[in-house]
Amino acid sequence: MAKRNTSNEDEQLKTHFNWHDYARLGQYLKPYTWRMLLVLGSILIGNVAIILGPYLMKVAIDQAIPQRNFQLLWGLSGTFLVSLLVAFGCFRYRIWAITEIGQNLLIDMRTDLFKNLQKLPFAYFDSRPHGKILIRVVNYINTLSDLLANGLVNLISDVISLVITLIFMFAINWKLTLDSLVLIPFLLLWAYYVQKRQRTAFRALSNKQSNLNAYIHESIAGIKVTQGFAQEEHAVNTFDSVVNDNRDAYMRAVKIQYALSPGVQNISTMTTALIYFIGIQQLGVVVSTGTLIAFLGYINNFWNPVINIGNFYNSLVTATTYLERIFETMDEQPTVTDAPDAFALPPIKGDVRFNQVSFRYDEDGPLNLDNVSFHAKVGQTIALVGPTGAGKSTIINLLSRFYNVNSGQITIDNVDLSQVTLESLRTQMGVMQQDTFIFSGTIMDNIRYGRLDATDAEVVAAAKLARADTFIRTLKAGYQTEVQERGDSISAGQRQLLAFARVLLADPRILILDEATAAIDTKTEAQLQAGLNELLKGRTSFIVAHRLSTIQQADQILVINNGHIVEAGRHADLIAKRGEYYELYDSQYRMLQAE
Ligand SMILES: Nc1ncnc2c1ncn2[C@@H]1O[C@H](COP(=O)(O)OP(=O)(O)OP(=O)(O)O)[C@@H](O)[C@H]1O
Repeated sequence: MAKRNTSNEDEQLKTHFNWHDYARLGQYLKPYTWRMLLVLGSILIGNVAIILGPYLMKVAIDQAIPQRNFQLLWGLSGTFLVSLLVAFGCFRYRIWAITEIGQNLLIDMRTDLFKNLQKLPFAYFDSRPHGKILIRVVNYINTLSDLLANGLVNLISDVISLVITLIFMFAINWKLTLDSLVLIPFLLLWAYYVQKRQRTAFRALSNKQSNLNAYIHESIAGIKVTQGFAQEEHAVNTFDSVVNDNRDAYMRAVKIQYALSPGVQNISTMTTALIYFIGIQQLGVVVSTGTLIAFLGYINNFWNPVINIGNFYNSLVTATTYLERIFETMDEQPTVTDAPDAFALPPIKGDVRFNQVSFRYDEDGPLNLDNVSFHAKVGQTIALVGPTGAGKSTIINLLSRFYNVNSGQITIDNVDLSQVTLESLRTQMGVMQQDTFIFSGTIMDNIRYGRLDATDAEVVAAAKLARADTFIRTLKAGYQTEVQERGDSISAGQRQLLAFARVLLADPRILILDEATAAIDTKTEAQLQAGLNELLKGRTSFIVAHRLSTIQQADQILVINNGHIVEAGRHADLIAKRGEYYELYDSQYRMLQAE
C-alpha cells in the first residue's frame, strides 16, 4: 500500500519530469492544430494590417496632401479604415479562438485525470489528503491550459517576428548581424543555469501549495470537530504556519524566476553598446549612417521577441512542476483490474462462497484474513460480528473486489470473482457504507443515484418501501428538498433510510451493508428495521451488524476475530454454546440495558 501522506508533509514524486512529457502534452494540442494555424494566420494578417497604417500615412503626407490628390486621399483613408477593421477582426478572432482552445484543452486534460481517478483504489484516496488531489484537477490544469493555448501562440508569433527581423538584419549587413548575436550563447548558458534551480524551487512551491490546499480542505471537512473541541486557535496557528511556508517558497521561487529577465536585459543593452562601438568604428568604411540607424532599430525589434520567448520559457519551466504531478495522477494504476480474459458475470442468483481466503493489505504486513471459508446460500442474511479491527470490513471489501485475495477463492454462483469484469460484478451488488454519502442536490436525485434511469414514481416507490417516504414528506420541499454534500442537514438515521431507498432502487442480488453504529432513537430504529427487512427480502445479504435485532434475525452469524472465523451459526445456537459470541452479545446487551 502507498505510504500515507499528510497535509504538512511534502509529497515525493515517483518519477520526475522528462522531456517526453512535453511530447505527451503536445498530444493534447493535436486535435486543435487547424484552429491554432487559423489563429496564427489571423495574427499575421492582423500585424500586416497594423504595419500598413504608418505606410499609408507616409503616402498621404508625402504625395496625396502636397499634390492635393483627393481621390488618392479618399482611397488611402478607405484602405486605412479597412485595415483597422481587419486588425480589429483578427484580434477578436484570436482572443475568442484561443480562449475556446484553452477551455477545450482544460476539459480534455481534466476529463482524462478525472476518469483515471474514478478507477483508482480506495487505498489511493486513503493514502493522501483529498485537497492534494483536488489541486491537481483544478489549479494545476488551469495553469497548463493557459500556457498551452495562449503561451504557445504568442511563442510562435514571437518566433515568426524574430525570424523576419533576422532576415532583414542579415539583408542589411550580415557582419553586424553576426556581431549582434555574439552574446547569445552566454544568454543560453545563463538560461540553462537558471532553469535547473527554478525547477527545484517551483517543485518546492507546488508542494507547499498542495499542502495549503490540503489543510484548507481538511479543516473545512473537520470544522465540527474543531469547534466541538474549541480548537479554532490551534487550527488558525497551523494555518498560519502552512501559509507562511507557502509564502517563503513563493518568494524563493520568484527570486530565481526573475534571475533570467535581468540577464536578457543586460545582454540586450550590451549588444546595443557593442553595435554602436563596432558600427562607429567602421562608419563610412563598411557601414553607412542610415544602415547603422536602421540596424539599431532592428536590434530593439529583435530583443522584444527574445524577451517574450524568455518569459515563455520561464512559464514552461514553472509549468513542468505541475505537469509532472498531473501525469503522475493520470498514470496511477488501479490495483484491481479486469483479467485479460475476463468475462461479464451473468445475472446472479446470489450463492456466495469463500474458499480458504487469505489476504493482507500491506505486502510485508501480517495476514488480515487467514484461511477464511464460509458458504452463503441464495437469499440468506449473513451477519458479521466481532471486535474492532477483526476483519469484518475486509471480508466485504474482498467480496466487492476492492482488493484481490492473496490466496484462496471467492465465488458467486460458482464463478470465480477474479475471472469476471469488475463492472459486471459491482453493478449487481449493492454496497452501503457505514457513513452514507449524500451528494449535493435534491433528495430525489440522491435516491436516483442507485439507478439513474429510474422515473420519479419509481424513486418514490423505493422510498416508500425503505420507509423513507414519511420523513421526506415532512421536509419543506419534499422530494425536491435540496441537501448539501454529506447531508448534514438531515439526521444520521434519515441518511440511512435514504441509502436503503437508493439500494432498493438499484435492486441488487447481493447486498453488502456496513450498519451505522450511531445512536438512533427508538422510533427511527423501528423504521430502520422495517426498511432493512424490506431490503433483505429475496437477496443474499452481508451485514457488518451492530444492532441486536439485525443479528438475531440472521440466517448465519460469522464471529470474526483476528482475521479468523472463530464461530459460526444461528443466534440461538451460538448463545447456547456460551462462547465468544455469547460474550459479545452479552456485553452489548448489558451496555444497551445500561443506556
Ligand atoms: N486500508 C487498509 N490498509 C492497511 N490495513 C488495513 C486497512 N484497512 C484495514 N486494515 C487493517 O486490517 C485489519 C482488519 O480491519 P477491518 O477494517 O476489516 O476490521 P473490522 O472488523 O471491520 O473493524 P471495525 O469494526 O472497527 O470496522 C485491522 O487490523 C486494520 O487495521
